[in-house]
Amino acid sequence: MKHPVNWFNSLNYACNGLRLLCSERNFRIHLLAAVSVCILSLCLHLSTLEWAFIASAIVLVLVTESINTCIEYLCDFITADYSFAIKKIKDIAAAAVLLSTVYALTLAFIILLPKILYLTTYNYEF
Ligand SMILES: Nc1ncnc2c1ncn2[C@@H]1O[C@H](COP(=O)(O)OP(=O)(O)OP(=O)(O)O)[C@@H](O)[C@H]1O
Repeated sequence: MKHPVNWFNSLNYACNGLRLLCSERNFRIHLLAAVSVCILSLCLHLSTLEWAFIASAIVLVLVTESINTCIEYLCDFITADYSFAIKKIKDIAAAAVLLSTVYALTLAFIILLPKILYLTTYNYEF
């Protein structure tokens, strides 16, 4: 069994990782978008299932952005010189962020947009 002190150390390292991520511009942009979507979703009174989809999309984007940042750091640690292998690795990591962002935008169009259109068309209050 793992010693509780080790568990607290691991948690502390993970929290430090979160602090490092929050100092990254791209991560902060994704975080701001996530908070905005959560506020909008609260206003739109989503169902439990709709919340589950929106929350999973938000987490997916933040996790892929975290892994992308980690890969960028690793690549920059390996070499500062131009390398075709590094270009491939970084571009593929960036593609993972793009894919998760497209998934999140698709869900936003399917779940949030119809509710916004309904409310604006019928002039209902939030
Ligand atoms: N050492 C390298 N060798 C070859 N291509 C590189 C190298 N470093 C970066 N690139 C290219 O430049 C692109 C941008 O890399 P960079 O590390 O600046 O990430 P970024 O997407 O701008 O992220 P951030 O804004 O967080 O810095 C990469 O996707 C890759 O195509």
